[in-house]
Amino acid sequence: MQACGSALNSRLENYRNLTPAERLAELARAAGLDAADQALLADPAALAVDRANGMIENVIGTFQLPMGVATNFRINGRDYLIPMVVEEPSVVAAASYMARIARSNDIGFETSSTAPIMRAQVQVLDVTDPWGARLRILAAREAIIAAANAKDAKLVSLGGGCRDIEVHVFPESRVGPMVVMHLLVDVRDAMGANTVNTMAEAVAPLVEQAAGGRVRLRILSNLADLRLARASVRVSPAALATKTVSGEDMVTGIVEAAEFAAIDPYRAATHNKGIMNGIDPVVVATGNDWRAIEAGAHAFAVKDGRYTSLTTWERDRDGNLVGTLEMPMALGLVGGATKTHPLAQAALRILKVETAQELAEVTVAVGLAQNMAALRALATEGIQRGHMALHARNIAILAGAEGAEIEAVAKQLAAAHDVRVDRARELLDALRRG
Ligand SMILES: CC(C)(COP(=O)([O-])OP(=O)([O-])OC[C@H]1O[C@@H](n2cnc3c(N)ncnc32)[C@H](O)[C@@H]1OP(=O)([O-])[O-])[C@@H](O)C(=O)NCCC(=O)NCCSC(=O)C[C@@](C)(O)CC(=O)[O-]
Ligand SMILES: NC(=O)C1=CN([C@@H]2O[C@H](COP(=O)(O)OP(=O)(O)OC[C@H]3O[C@@H](n4cnc5c(N)ncnc54)[C@H](OP(=O)(O)O)[C@@H]3O)[C@@H](O)[C@H]2O)C=CC1
Repeated sequence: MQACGSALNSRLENYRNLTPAERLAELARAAGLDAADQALLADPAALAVDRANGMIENVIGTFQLPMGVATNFRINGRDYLIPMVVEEPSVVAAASYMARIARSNDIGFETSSTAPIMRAQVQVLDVTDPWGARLRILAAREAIIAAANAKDAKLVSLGGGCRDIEVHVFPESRVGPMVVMHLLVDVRDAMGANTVNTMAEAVAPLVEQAAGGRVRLRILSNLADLRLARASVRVSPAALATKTVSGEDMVTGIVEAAEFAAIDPYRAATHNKGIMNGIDPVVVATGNDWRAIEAGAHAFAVKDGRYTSLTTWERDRDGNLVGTLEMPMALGLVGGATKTHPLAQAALRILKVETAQELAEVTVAVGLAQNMAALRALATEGIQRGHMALHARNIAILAGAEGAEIEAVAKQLAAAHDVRVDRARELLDALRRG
């Protein structure tokens, strides 16, 4: 991804202390949003029931989630403001904090990606000579590619389309030998599921004929291992130091914490959940399919048959902390709900990404930032101080606090490191008694 000389400055100081309306005005100023977008983002019924009724089945209404903006992000030298839709406290704060640290190296996060190649699978059964079938399917490669591309002239005109095929052989299974043909399709700016499913269904008769078998399934694979996005970050110990922990100790702590996830699947699951804390909110905000992203991420996290960490954290020769994340990222700018949900469109206007690949790269950078935040906290003071201080507002709401009471009760809960509903009730009673 090329850095471009955008004037946007994502370092919005004091942003957290504003009201939601003030934050929206500041966002609009920083991102150059027009009045219509501001009105849309402020509208509690931005997704009208009529529109929702066209999106899924048996609609009875809409369900809202908080939308926040992560500040401070600099990726490949360009600033981004990141819309995040998530129910969990401390996620947006943590991403913003690590982005603040990462930008200290001027370039921020560095990203790259492969072409947006999706796989679709065609399952062939009743094949007596699976290895022979493989070669017969490969011999029909050109005809299969042409038949796939005939299904999406628009995609081909945009520079995408079916590029190649692969044939995987399973000589034994409980239903006999199985041959699976993969279509490898460049889906450009689409997530691509519908696109490649249409192609897979169209080429099935050709595959059946070539293989001399019977086709059963024709569906994409969510293990999008040819559609990878990558992010890395390099930060100095000085940028990581706090009042109580030296930068060197912080680097050691993060590297040791990461190694735990690299070798132990029980830890890797939680570690990767922390990465998805950053990724899913961007996927949801842009109207993309978060189940597809989750499925791809966790399948890709299995290496040599063992579930492991998606990130690496190391110390370079100069003592800097170096983090990397590489994972499938099948995101679209067209298709699915990205075009039908008005807030997904507004989110894309905030992000100012021009291609699905750019969106994928930004999203993995947020995942890497989120993982860094969790490891930084876990390796030092523990997760509870920062997380529970922000969760305290939820607890105050559960205890019945309203309006300004929420912040007042939450502050007292966090200051006492005692974030419980019964304590919140006591504090609320005391507050109301004056
Ligand atoms: C929560 C913090 C950031 C506090 O950290 P802190 O040291 O109290 O923060 P601070 O007050 O010094 O502020 C530093 C920066 O953080 C941001 N920030 C700070 N507070 C806010 C706020 N209220 N609203 C918005 N932004 C906030 C903000 O960018 C601010 O800089 P500024 O821009 O203001 O100059 C830190 O403790 C942290 O990063 N903790 C990790 C939190 C986390 O990972 N949460 C995810 C949920 S836990 C989980 O589900 C995953 C896990 C942990 O299990 C994964 C795993 O095990 O690997
Ligand atoms: N396992 C899974 O993950 C599955 C997911 N899904 C769902 O599929 C949806 C995503 O499918 P997707 O194929 O992206 O959606 P769409 O079919 O809605 O959009 C893709 C189509 O958009 C058109 N298009 C216009 N501009 C572009 C461009 N710049 N780049 C690429 N295509 C362009 C193309 O052709 P044209 O204009 O000719 O249509 C293309 O075929 C999501 O809702 C997902 O939830 C569905 C099944 C399974």
